[in-house]
Amino acid sequence: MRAEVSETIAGTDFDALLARIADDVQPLVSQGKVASYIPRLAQVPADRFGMAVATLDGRRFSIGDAGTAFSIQSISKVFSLSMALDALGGDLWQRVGREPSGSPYNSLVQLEDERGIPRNPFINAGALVVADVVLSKRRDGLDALLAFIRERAGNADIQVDTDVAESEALAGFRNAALTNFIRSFGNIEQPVEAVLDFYFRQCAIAMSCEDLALAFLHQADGGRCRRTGVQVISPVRARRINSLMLTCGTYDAAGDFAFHVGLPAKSGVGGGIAAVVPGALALAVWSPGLDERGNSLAGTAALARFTELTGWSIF
Ligand SMILES: NC(=O)CC[C@H](N)C(=O)O
Repeated sequence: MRAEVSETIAGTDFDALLARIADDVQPLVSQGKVASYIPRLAQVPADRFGMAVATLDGRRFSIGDAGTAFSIQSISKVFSLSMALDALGGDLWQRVGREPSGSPYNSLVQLEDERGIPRNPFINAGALVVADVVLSKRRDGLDALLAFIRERAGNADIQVDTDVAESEALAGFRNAALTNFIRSFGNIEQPVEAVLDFYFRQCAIAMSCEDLALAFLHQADGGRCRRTGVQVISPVRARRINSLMLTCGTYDAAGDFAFHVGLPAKSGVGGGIAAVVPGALALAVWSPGLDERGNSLAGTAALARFTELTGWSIF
């Protein structure tokens, strides 16, 4: 981060900034569509909005429903990717690509031509391969993932919402199809049921914006967690994960998101988005109403407003 930006961050009135953003996007809250293909998610009230910021110099700010836990869904794919890279290192890239797909997150079409190698780790197909890698390395994969997340967020109470996991399992025909299809190419090693169970549970982890901002803070600081003093992942790996978030983190809207927001970010169909201003801070926003590509409508607008008002996009 450039020196003048660090100075501006030190002098920013974040409470006023968040209040202004919340005010500006209020007309959009409730306008999106809450995800209903996972029936349990459809019960979440559409009128929620929360946003939280955690700065590298140890300050925290939040507004609205920032303390309410919600289903992180695809945001979990960043955490599982960190674990899979730990397990396999660069060999992971033999099994999953690094290109944006330009297709919806749950699409099957590219997999046939591309011989079961998903385009990137953040579409469902890629996250299912990542889940397989984690499970191949450790039987207690889900406990290890939860421990990783709890440690990063400094919150031992973070749990899987089992109602959401079961609801997705009952309706998870597409993910089951994806896993079977990839397995037919030999790119899934574990039993399909075990991979799906891991994947549905990781997506059903419940966290608040405040938890997520803290859990992403090492991504803003070259892989180092200032709160605990731990080097969570190497600086190179943190940079590469940020690059994947930028190019693939918001599904087939990643180009548009880079255009309007300009930050590495990962969204989920629970309506959350976690984002990183490298060298400065991490932030998270939640509003359950989604746009047609599955990103939070008010959440995306809030992040766009954030970079517009502060100038802290990476571009
Ligand atoms: N984009 C998402 O957040 C999708 C995650 C969801 N669990 C699914 O597999 O469909």
